Amino acid sequence: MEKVGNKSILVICGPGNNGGDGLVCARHLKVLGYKPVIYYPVRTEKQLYNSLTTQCTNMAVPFLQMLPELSTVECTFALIVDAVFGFSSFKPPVTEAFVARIDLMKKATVPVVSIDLPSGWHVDNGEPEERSGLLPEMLISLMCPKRGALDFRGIYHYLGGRFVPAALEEKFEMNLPEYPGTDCCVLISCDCEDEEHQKEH
Ligand SMILES: NC(=O)C1=CN([C@@H]2O[C@H](COP(=O)(O)OP(=O)(O)OC[C@H]3O[C@@H](n4cnc5c(N)ncnc54)[C@H](O)[C@@H]3O)[C@@H](O)[C@H]2O)[C@@H](O)CC1
Repeated sequence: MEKVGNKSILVICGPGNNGGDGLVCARHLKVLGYKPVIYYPVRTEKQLYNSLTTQCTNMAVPFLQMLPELSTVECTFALIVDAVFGFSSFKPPVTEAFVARIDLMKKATVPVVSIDLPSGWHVDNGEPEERSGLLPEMLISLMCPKRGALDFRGIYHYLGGRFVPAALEEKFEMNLPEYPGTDCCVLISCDCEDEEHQKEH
């Protein structure tokens, strides 16, 4: 995150719960002193999402009306948060209306952080068969890594969600890693030569 500097962070939100995670992520980024900017064109009328949107608006997090051009993304943003689709209600392939968002993230040289699963991937089968899927630099799995995340070829894979009851973990043989200290996330793989970063986690 130290590489973000003074640049903004583009948070691209989808229509379901993964998009809701994106709104929460934007709010936290703002609280932590970063400059998130949200693109959230397809909204639901559910109260939860209205509230999350209101919280971001009240915290002066800007909402974009249009998906920015690739050239704008390259010069304005230091990071893209992919909160378009996760798993569960999402069933690949991505429909036409969402292709531009996924393509933008695929083409951008700006690093992408995907929430729970890279958008467009299948929860069990992972990256689309033709291996033309989104390849984020970082993946933050929630609760437990999904089987499809085995296809992840980025650098950092974190697990977030120190909330799984022990009985549930045992019942489903999740074998979750230990969370260090009081941290709510844990680095579960790091394909990097940054020894300091690895030692820290
Ligand atoms: N299920 C849970 O217990 C939790 C889920 N969470 C988040 O919720 C995500 C799952 O949320 P959802 O089940 O709402 O699923 P998603 O948010 O992945 O997607 C659902 C939306 O995508 C649309 N959709 C489905 N298939 C599509 C396609 N092929 N092309 C275009 N649109 C399509 C659906 O109509 C729906 O609007 C997780 O990945 C995670 O990020 C977390 O907030 C933690 C708890």
